Amino acid sequence: MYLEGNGLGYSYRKGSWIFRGKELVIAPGEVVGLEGPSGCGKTTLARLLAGYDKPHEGKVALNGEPLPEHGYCPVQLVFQHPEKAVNPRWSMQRILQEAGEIEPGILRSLAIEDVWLSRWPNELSGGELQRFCVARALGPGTRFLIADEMTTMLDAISQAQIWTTVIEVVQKRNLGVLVISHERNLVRRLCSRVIQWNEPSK
Ligand SMILES: Nc1ncnc2c1ncn2[C@@H]1O[C@H](COP(=O)(O)OP(=O)(O)OP(=O)(O)O)[C@@H](O)[C@H]1O
Repeated sequence: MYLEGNGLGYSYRKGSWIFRGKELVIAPGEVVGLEGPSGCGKTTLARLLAGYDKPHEGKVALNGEPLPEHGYCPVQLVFQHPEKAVNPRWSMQRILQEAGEIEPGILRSLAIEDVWLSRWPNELSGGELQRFCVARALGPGTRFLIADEMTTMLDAISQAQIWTTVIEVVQKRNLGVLVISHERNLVRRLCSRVIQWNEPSK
């Protein structure tokens, strides 16, 4: 099952493309980096690949088919700000359940404490909340993970703990990953291949 972007183009304003003609293929089990200057459209691409938005040109395909319109998306996106990714009126338990049954080993490996499950999002630190977002993105139906500055706001220990967990799951379940980050060392360490978006292709 491959994740592909073919001829992708997106514009927020008519007549002004953020990018056009972008091609990308991620294979199962592949960890690919994406680097580029601020504003070149990395987050926009992440949103297209995970089905949050539709491209204005080209298409996103999973195994040659469009992403499912309803239900759990096999392409999961985790971005930098976990507080924007959760329903503030849901308990953490309910937020996790959105992804189905998360393997208990994943919760343990992410050091998610049982007592946190009954809390509300505003009763957790940003780092604690991000661990839940990562766990939720690793639900049983996930085939690809798009990590958009996923650990940028975290301390080095949390960052290492999260990536160790993610890479273990990725290897065990043969998931594909796109790592979007300005942290060059992190990208070099994790990824077998790095895509450079040096110039916005407008
Ligand atoms: N909702 C929006 N409405 C209008 N313009 C937007 C919107 N979101 C992003 N943009 C613009 O689109 C361009 C690409 O933004 P995007 O967030 O995809 O870039 P990025 O490469 O991820 O940047 P960074 O590395 O700073 O996170 C930027 O010029 C940004 O100002």
